[in-house]
Amino acid sequence: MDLFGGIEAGGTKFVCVAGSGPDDIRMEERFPTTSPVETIGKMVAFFQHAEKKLGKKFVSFGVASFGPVDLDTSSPTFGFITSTPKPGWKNTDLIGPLRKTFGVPVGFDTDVNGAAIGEGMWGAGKGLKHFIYITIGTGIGGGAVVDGKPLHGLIHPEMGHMLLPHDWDRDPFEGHCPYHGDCFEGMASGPALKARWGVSADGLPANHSAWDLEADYIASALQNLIAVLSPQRLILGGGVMQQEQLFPLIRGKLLEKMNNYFQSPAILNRMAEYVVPPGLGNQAGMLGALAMARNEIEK
Ligand SMILES: Nc1ncnc2c1ncn2[C@@H]1O[C@H](COP(=O)(O)OP(=O)(O)OP(=O)(O)O)[C@@H](O)[C@H]1O
Ligand SMILES: [Zn+2]
Repeated sequence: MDLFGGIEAGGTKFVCVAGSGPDDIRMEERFPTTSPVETIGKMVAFFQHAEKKLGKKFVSFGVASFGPVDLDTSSPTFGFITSTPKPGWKNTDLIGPLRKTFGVPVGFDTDVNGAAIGEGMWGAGKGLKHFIYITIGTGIGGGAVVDGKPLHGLIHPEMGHMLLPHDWDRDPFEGHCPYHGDCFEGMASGPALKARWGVSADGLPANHSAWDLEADYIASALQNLIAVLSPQRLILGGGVMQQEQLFPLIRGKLLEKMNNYFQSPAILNRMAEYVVPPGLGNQAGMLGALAMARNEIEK
């Protein structure tokens, strides 16, 4: 089997993996995201070491990155992280060093599009042409696969920044997004939960009223996504979604909000298969990068 390289480039950590799929991970390394020079240096060094150790050349790479990123293949800054507030990372070329060192194709996309591509190849999106992957963690992001391809649009979707109804009587929290206050991410990300309740999201008990409110915001966001993109499935991952009690709460609220408007058996009769956790669990990100690498040579 050919050797592929995948990079899940996160704002907190980078995960580098060499292999060809979920059943063939030959080497893996993770390190914290520090300065671009140090972090990209470690990434390149890992893959050089992997080629020596495995005695094989990489045929392609896939980079699934935190953003905002430039996905326009005709742009001189394709493959760059662009306007991030993360210190030192503005206008950073992530794919140039891999191209120069290894001389093979390098696929590039957002972290969430990457995870969606991986879920489509091996996980909960397998066999579907239209689906959405959403991560609810430190931030909230979503990747949409439409007609079998990740949706890019003008820049790329930023589903975490959609605006949702805010019942101020029930929830006086003003929101945590520095740009919009009470957008989806501002209300429902891990840091938003911590700011609202004064307790880290992973420390909130399963029966806390926080989760009912959380499910309400997520269900509103999902109804919006269904109304706009008509996905065949919604896959919800990320740290906050480790709270498994959220799934039935979200499904119930979503049905209530939709009020029988969207007439499909997939929604009306099979909700448990419509809103689901990732099939690849917490490996969706790194396997997604590997799936992107495979797509590069299968194009
Ligand atoms: N079991 C849990 N229950 C609830 N919240 C959790 C749980 N585990 C992690 N979190 C919350 O999820 C957030 C971290 O998200 P995640 O684990 O997806 O990492 P991340 O990669 O930093 O996030 P992002 O996907 O935004 O880059 C933190 O705010 C944390 O409090
Ligand atoms: Zn926002």
